[in-house]
Amino acid sequence: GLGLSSKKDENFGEWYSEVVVSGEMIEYYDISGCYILRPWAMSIWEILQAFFDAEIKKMKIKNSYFPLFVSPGVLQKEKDHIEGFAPEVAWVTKSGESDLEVPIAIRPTSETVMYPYFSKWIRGHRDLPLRLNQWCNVVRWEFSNPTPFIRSREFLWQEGHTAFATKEEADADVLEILELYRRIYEDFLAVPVSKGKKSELEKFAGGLYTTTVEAFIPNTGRGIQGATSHCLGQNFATMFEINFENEKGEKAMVWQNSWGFTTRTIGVMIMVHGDDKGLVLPPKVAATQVIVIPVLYKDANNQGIFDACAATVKNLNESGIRAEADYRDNYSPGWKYSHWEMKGVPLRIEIGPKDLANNQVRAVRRDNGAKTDITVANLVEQVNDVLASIQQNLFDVAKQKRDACVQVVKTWDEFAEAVSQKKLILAPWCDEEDVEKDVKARTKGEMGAAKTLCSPFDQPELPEGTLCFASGKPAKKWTYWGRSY
Ligand SMILES: O=C1CCCN[C@@H]1CCCn1cnc2cc(F)c(Cl)cc2c1=O
Ligand SMILES: [Mg+2]
Repeated sequence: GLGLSSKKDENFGEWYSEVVVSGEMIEYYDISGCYILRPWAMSIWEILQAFFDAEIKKMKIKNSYFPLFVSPGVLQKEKDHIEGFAPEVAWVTKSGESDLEVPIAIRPTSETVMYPYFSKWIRGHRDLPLRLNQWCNVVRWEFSNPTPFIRSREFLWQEGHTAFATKEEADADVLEILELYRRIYEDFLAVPVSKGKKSELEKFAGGLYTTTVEAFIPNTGRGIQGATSHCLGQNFATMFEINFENEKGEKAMVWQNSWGFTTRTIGVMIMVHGDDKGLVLPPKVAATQVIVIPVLYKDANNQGIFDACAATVKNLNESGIRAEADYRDNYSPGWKYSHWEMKGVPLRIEIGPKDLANNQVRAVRRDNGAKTDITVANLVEQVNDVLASIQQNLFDVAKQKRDACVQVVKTWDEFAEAVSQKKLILAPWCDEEDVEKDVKARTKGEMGAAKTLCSPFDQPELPEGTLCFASGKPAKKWTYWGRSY
């Protein structure tokens, strides 16, 4: 098909909506905020799922499946848990022609679904730790602008729910999972993220503290929450009476965590790496890492070229590289080049008469367009090297772009200037909630309210006497601020 009609740096929103469809990841659906995930997207989810599932199995976390439906009683168990969320709960009110006696909610998250049973299953300390995960969909009937992968009314995720005898175990579990989320973004999706803690205002209100991996979209100058790992403390244990008899025979409440990542990961990857020719997929998450294109000539040895293509695909697949050939005879090589560039396949291999004669193939990188001739004898080794180089290069370029957006500020004026320039702002803050609310209020306006994104675990040095950029009070920590999704 034809190329994209919008340019990423000129009209990002249009570019994104177009590239997810032209790259055959998304099909728009007739219900607003809902999208069809086509195989080209689903294959990425499956790769991330396989990695994460294997890792949590190493941690002895077990998969389970809880019902989609939530009875109103448990969902509304505790007001401040669902405070503010109520408008986005979807309800089933009918079956067939008849109204349900009592409307049933569709899970927006499963704490209230699971925890009555945690209470039933956890009796003594030998029942701990209890660590369950589920891979499922959730529904949140949000009204802010729906965006494929980034904000949809239904999305796929995993949600982990763990219970421990001590806070120390819960604290460790929170960070162990957060590290897996960092690996998903940095090692698989080649997207740099900042690990940190959410502020009291931005955290999950039902929990004790929230840790997060924060990404940043340079084109829009907006931060985005990549995944979250919450320590729930004993809040839900209190609500749902989840207690156990400890080793001293005393009744004690469990310490809990809940953590999740979603199909939003795919949207972040697209936004960070995509370009005006289409998607750019990091090899680690590409269902097809190498596409082999036969370049035929009217009077050439075309059978020889087809055989070379087949041998190349076979050779690569046998060494664990995901390779396909595009033999369609109703499309020209040029059309195929554009098509597979649009789909973001990391490496293209062209085989024409000259390549055949020289017993080599022509490799073309999707990330930087570099072309290299590879001798057939070194094919597997060199393709592996190029794929690794593409993976690393995508991360390095994304990190350099993200770091270029970071602006360290010390005063309100510097902060306001940085917000208007859509920067990722690192500022010393007194960590007071009223000040955070005040900053949000003062920055409301055409440039979009700035909020805290996270306080990075990796804190720069905070010299004695440094003052908060907003309140002038003694600063307690460096915090990332910015506009966000
Ligand atoms: O973020 C995660 C990771 C995976 C498990 N859950 C937690 C907390 C989810 C917060 N949250 C987020 N959104 C919600 C929307 C709702 F409609 C209701 Cl009723 C509740 C919530 C809500 O509790
Ligand atoms: Mg929400």
